Amino acid sequence: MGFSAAAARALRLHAFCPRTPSAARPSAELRFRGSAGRTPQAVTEARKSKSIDDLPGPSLPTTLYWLFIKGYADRSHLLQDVQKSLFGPIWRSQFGPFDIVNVASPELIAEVIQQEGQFPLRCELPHWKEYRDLRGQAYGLHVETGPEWYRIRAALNPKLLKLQEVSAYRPIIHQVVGDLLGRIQLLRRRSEDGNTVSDLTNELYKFGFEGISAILFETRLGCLQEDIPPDTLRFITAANDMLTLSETVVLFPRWSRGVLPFWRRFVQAWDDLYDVARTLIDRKICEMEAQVSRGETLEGLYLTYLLSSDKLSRSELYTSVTELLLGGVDTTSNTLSWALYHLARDGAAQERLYREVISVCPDHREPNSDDLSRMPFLKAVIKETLRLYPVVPGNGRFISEDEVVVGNYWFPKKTQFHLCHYSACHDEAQFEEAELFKPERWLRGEASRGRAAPSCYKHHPYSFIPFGVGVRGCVGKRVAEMEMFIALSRMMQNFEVQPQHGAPVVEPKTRTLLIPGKPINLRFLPRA
Ligand code: HEM
Repeated sequence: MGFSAAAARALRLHAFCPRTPSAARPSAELRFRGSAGRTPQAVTEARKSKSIDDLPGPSLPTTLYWLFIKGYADRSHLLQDVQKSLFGPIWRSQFGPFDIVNVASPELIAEVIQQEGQFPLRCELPHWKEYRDLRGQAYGLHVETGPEWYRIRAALNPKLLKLQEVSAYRPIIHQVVGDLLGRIQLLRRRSEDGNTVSDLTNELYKFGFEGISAILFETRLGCLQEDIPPDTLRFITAANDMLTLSETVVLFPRWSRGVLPFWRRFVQAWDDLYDVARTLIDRKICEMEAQVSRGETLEGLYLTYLLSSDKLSRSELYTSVTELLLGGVDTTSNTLSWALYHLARDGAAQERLYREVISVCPDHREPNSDDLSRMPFLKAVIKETLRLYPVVPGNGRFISEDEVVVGNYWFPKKTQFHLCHYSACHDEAQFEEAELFKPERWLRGEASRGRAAPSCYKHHPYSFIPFGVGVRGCVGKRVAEMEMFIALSRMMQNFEVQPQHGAPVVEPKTRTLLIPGKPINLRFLPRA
């Protein structure tokens, strides 16, 4: 089901900011007061309206039939549309331990978000909490709730959410992108036809890991090297195992821990992750102490800032930096994979992007922040990619602080909502020719250069919120955008991408995140 996936991994992402990032923030007139803002009389009135039990929705056998007979288990993003067409934009689904209210129109998504409360929660993560308790670790961003969660977010937010602050990471990202380009050169030369990079997403995953670690730990891990160092390999494997096992472990009751292998492997993966992160952080602390003892000024990037701001305990730091890392790897790498996949199939869009990049940055000059701000088509390509493939296809809100009214239904405290992002941004009523890759739809007031004129910006703001919204919105949005803009623009400077001869169409599948259902193999032809 859409949500079980989102619930299991919603865990892995999700950040926030002191207030909603302005780009993602819906306009004021769309905001309305939640039940917290209602008079007692209004709440009583609301209670007279329909309740959760009046909601339509599939029976358990129907859900099982869809998931396992009709094959939606790994295409749950499509199930959002199927169920919306059967039940309307709000419906209930029950499955194992999950009892979920799904909302699939931008208006209803807005209603949920407006009532999310002061300390929004995506969903509860009992298995992560259980692990932290087992090891006596601090809860961190994903497990902590209420004001304690806010305290941690507030410590992590600075240096991640402002464009100016994030531009400090540009040089290191350029360095990592340089390594990615070198790796692409190597792989294409080695390929049978001298041009193809097979399973591009896998290479971009290593890029994502290297990029975010370079910022967070201020250390190069060597993910893009030919021989990946053993500790780095252990780190990558542990991150992948933990996230994959997280989706399984949450489905099984606690008594099964000693019987089935999943819990033991989940604990091992977390232990490895935590251990490598702690080693990297401790190493940085030693370096900083040595610098201070030599009377030198402390200079560094994110970790230096966190350590010197002293707002988190050591244990909170280990947990929170690891959780930031988990949010920042396959989100950017999958988005970049889809962007390149489409550019390879759309010669006109690729040519337009190439022309834009070289007109702003000729002769392979590395783009700076000002250059990037003069590349609207580059941004449009990333937006359109995130619209077609919202890497988090379904998000969650567990509204525990208040009773809420959504779509004229009254819901008690502790209702779990599933926000159907995928369905909202594939809605024809919001985006004309919604299934087509049309980056130009995002170019406000620009001529569409012979392609169908887009009806840009006519959509409801909540029909496109790929980074979430509100105080719990993605903390890594700015970093992710910078990584993707730099990587894509420099790839365009250096290569023309083409599909491999006879390559099949690649459809997405849901593994909590929306990922390519088959390997993406592309030809990289060097630009003159
Ligand atoms: C294409 C790239 C990315 C996309 C589409 C994305 C999307 C999201 C979404 C939808 C959420 C949930 C927001 C909400 O509940 O309202 C989220 C949260 C989060 N993201 Fe991202 N993300 C991306 C990149 C990153 C990066 C690079 C980082 C690391 C710096 C990161 C770290 C996080 C964290 C830690 C959270 C949880 C925040 C919290 O719960 O307070 N993300 N992201």
